[in-house]
Amino acid sequence: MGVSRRRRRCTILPASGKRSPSSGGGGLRWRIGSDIGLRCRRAHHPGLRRFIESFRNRHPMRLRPSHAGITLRTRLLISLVMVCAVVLALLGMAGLISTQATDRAQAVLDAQIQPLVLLHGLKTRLHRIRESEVKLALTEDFFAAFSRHERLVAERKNFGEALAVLCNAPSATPAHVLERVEALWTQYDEALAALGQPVMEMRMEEVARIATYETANRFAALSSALDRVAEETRLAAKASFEDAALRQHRQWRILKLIAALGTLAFVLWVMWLWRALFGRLLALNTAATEMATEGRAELDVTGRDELSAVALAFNAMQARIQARESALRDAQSELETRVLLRTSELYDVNTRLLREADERQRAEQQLALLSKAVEQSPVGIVITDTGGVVRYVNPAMEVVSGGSQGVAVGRLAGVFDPAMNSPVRVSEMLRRLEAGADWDGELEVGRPDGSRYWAHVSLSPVVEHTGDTTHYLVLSEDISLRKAQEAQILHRAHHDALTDLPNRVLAMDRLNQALLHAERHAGRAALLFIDMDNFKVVNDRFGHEMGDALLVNAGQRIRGLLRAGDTVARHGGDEFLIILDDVGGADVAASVAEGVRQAFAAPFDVGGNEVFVTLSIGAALYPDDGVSASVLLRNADLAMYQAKEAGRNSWRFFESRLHEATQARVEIETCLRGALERGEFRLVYQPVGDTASGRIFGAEALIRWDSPVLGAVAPDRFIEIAERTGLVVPIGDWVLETACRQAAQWQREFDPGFHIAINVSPRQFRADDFVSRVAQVLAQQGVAPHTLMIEVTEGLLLHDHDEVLKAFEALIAVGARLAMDDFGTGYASLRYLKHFPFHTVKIDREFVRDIGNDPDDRVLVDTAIRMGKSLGLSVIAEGVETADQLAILRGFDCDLIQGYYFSKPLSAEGLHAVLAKALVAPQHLINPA
Ligand SMILES: Nc1nc2c(ncn2[C@@H]2O[C@H](COP(=O)(O)OP(=O)(O)OP(=O)(O)O)[C@@H](O)[C@H]2O)c(=O)[nH]1
Repeated sequence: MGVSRRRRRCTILPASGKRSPSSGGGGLRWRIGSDIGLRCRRAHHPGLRRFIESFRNRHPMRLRPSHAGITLRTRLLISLVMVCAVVLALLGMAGLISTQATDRAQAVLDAQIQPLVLLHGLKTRLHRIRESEVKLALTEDFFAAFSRHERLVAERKNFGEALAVLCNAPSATPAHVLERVEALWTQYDEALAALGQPVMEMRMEEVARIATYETANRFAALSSALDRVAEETRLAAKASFEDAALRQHRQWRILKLIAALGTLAFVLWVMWLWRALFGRLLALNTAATEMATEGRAELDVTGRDELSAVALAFNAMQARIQARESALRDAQSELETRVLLRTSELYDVNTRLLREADERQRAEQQLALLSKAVEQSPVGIVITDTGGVVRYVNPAMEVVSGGSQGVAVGRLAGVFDPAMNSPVRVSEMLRRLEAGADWDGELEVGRPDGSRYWAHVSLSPVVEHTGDTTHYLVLSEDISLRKAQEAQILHRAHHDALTDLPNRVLAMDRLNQALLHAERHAGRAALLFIDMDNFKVVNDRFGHEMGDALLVNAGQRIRGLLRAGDTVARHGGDEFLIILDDVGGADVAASVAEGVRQAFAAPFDVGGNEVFVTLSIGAALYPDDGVSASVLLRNADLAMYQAKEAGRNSWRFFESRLHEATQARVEIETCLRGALERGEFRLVYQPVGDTASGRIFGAEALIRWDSPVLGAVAPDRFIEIAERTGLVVPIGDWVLETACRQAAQWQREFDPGFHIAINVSPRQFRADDFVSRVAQVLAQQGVAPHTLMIEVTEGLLLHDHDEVLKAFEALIAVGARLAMDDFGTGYASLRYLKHFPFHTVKIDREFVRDIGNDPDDRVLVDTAIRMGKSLGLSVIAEGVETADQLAILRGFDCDLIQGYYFSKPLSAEGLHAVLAKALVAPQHLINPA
């Protein structure tokens, strides 16, 4: 039911929603279906219906007493008569005003214009009299004079009559003015009358005299008076006319006002007519239309005329219709209520049905989804009966279990098959499931073809609402890959990537197990620490890859020598460990060590090269040499050092008496690591002097180590360790740079030819970038290359002649000089001097020391100096401590000397001071020869 229908059931409301003040005594006017007033929303609504009834009771429809009994026709006639009367009254007033205006104009004409006309006539006559008088005076003929005189008399008479008319006529001219005109005329007329006698007597001279002296003045005065009268009359006429015009204007305004009032009255009448007739007709029409279309309840009834009768008829009709409508509405309302009730019931039923259908559909979808998920699940799913016979198997499970030959409907599931799985486990699983519990675990399950795979299996009983177990659900995930990866990761964590041997971690674990076993059985275990001798040489000569291959081969060779229960591990670098479990005594360990050593007598084939490698082996026994894995390892390591010390290619048992010495070496090695970074090294400079002049030629840079732990450590204690560990390379680099920087300063300040000598170890020399590093430092520090002397020992020259020669030549190309240090201590020194391009040779202090006492040494030094000189080398004698030694060396023509007699090694500041002093006051450290 729409809004419009509801609106149709409207009530009757006051036009403004309340009683109009103007209608207090004249009755009430009602509007029906007003937009402003109260509206009916639901006429069948009981509350609203009650309101309408009470409203009707309070405001009953009634007739307006003001127009009671007067018909519409009568009212029209009365109003028409009234309008006509008003129009006629207006026309009468206009006519009256017009007549008054005409009369006033006539009066003005009479009072003003007529005297002016008369005056004009008088003036004309006066002039004719004067003209006649003058002509008369000029006439000489009697008859003519007589005639003219007669005419003059007649004109005087006419003038007098005209003047009388003027004076008697109503005029605005003041009376005293007219009297004066009459007096002047009388005087002029008397003078003219005096002409009669002389004319009769024809005394024309008299006539001329009178006309000239008596009448002329009187004529002029009269004429002037007439002009004044005319002027005043004209002014008075003008004033009267203006007054009349003003009055007429006022009357016209009044007329216009009356006309406007008349028009207004007409308009009001028309409005009244519109309202009383057409307005009501229209309202009646609108109300009737609303009644027909929108269900308006009643029409507005005003007055008691024909229209009111029509409205009342409509209202009666509407009342009947409304009564019927109301009955219909009640019936409809009841019907609607019943329909609503029924609809609501149907809706509830429908909703329930829909919900059920929805739930069913969702359940079906879920079932389909579940079934699809189970079908497509990467996890193997099997449903068995309680006997373990497969009732459902998903594709993933089929694949994992070995296709149709594996898990198949009707067969016993693999997990429950004691033939494919451990019988103990199968019974344990079944026991748990029967007890209604889940089972979860990792199984290595067999396939029909005999292969096995790892699976993570979850077993759950499928329990009915009755509590009975009907099936078992088996979820099986193939974790073979993960297992394999885990095993791989575990293997990597415990094995050396290169050799695939157990690494240090696993080795320590195995050693601990061996120790435990030995402890439990009161037995012995042995640990062998193996280090390959000079392995670096292999790397340097054949390359790192070949070194790797050799390590792998060496590992395999050692592994091949041992029992399966023994462990061979790579400890790191070129070091291997052998763990011998349950050895009877030291002899077993010794025979294994010897066996391994001998096994390495055979060469290795590395990339087609035959490589011989020897081993240094240290052995430690449990419990004799230590009861913990770490102590055994340390002691086996120390024993290995002993084997190295003993010349390599050998094995040693740990001996506690050797422990301390080795311990000291280990301590030095430990402290040496990082000493450079901690700034524990310094350089001292031992001057080299010119033998002949005693002047400073240069200095040798010597390294000193002040360890905060060990105190001052002599170079011969740590250089060898630094050489072995490779630490000598960065330390030597630091020496090179520091010495060159210092030399550059002294060359700048004191002597451009100042020489600086540094010692280079074989390992340092063999570094690939050594020569380029020397060139770089020289350039960086600004040191003239020929002032740098690089001292090497014979040890460098023992191996790799060609390589060393190449490096020497490269250094010479850079401009550096080369010195052979400790000349005479080796056996092949002389050959080396010939073979390598040295610039200088340094005779070892061992020969110089006894030069004064031992004739052999004297001969040896003399020969060495001669030989050096014959090869074009300069010669430096080291360790010169006495004047005798100096004298002898001078005698041998030795070029340069170095030793305490000349100067002890000095700090940089010390030598700086000496050099500064020598610059200011040249002096020599020793007396020149
Ligand atoms: N190719 C190769 N070389 C390695 C590996 N690990 C360490 N090395 C090298 O093995 C050498 C071990 O040197 P050391 O044992 O200190 O010295 P050495 O040359 O064997 O001399 P000694 O032990 O004193 O006889 C070093 O040069 C390392 O660079 C590796 O995995 N592969």
